[in-house]
Order: sequence, then C-alpha cells, then structure tokens
Amino acid sequence: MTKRIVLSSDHADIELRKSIAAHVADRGYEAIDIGPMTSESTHYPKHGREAAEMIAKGDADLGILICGTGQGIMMSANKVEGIRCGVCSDVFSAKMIRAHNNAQMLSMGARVIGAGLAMEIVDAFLDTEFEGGRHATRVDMIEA
Ligand SMILES: O=C(CO)[C@H](O)[C@H](O)[C@H](O)COP(=O)(O)O
Repeated sequence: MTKRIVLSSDHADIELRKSIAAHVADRGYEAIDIGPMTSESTHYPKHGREAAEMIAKGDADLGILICGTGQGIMMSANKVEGIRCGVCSDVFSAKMIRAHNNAQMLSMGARVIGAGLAMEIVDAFLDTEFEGGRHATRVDMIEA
C-alpha cells in the first residue's frame, strides 16, 4: 500500500513545505498537505496537533512538520498520544529517529537549515525502517 505522508507547518516557510510535498509525491508516496496555504501568521501548536492526530487516527502513516526552528511544532505533535516526533537538522539523526526511535514524524526548522539539506533529511527519514529488537523495548518504555 502507498504510504501516506501528512505535511504541515506554520507561517515560517510554506513554500519549503510545498516543495517537500511535491518531492514526496514524486517519490511515489501519497502527500497529504494540510496547509496552511498562505503565509499569514499562525500558531504552530494547532498545525502540529492536526498532523499528529491524523497519524494517531490512522489517516496517515508518517508526517513531516516545519516551523521556524522545528521545535515548537515538534513539541505540539508529541503531546498527541502515541506520537514520536524528532527535530532533525542532519541526515544521521533523521535515519536514527526511524531506525531506533520508530518516530512517525520528522520536524525541521526552516530558519535553521536550507532547502537542499531539508530534502536530504526527508529522504533519509523516508528510506529508513525501524530496526526493532532492543529498540522496540525502549520505544515500548516511552509509550508506557
Ligand atoms: O519556530 C517556531 C516555533 O518553535 C515558529 O515557527 C515561529 O516561527 C517562532 O515562534 C517565531 O514566531 P514568529 O511569529 O514567526 O516571529
């Protein structure tokens, strides 16, 4: 089944989010871009929560979030039960949040990294599977 990737952001960079949505779709995923569609100032907790709830409800498989630093929207997503979201500014961390933490959501800071690196981080996140084993024990501990 085609993996569904939900994308959301605040006003910090909707163009980066749209570019990532197009990139994800080009790669054969279903990109579900839930906006916002204008750069009007908005509030990241709303957008992080909306995207995370889609995953929690089973309406999306993975998620990509963007705000200025990636931090506030990540914190908001992580308030939704069962969601694990990490901020990444490097490719190694993007692999590890999948391989070791089984994160369903990636967050990035549009005022921290450039678009080229953001795409590489997205690819690393999407291309990496959870390794299970001892890491499953630890993820279970997070959830408990
Ligand atoms: O980085 C963020 C939250 O962690 C947000 O994207 C905001 O950009 C940040 O809080 C700054 O807000 P502003 O209204 O864009 O000045």
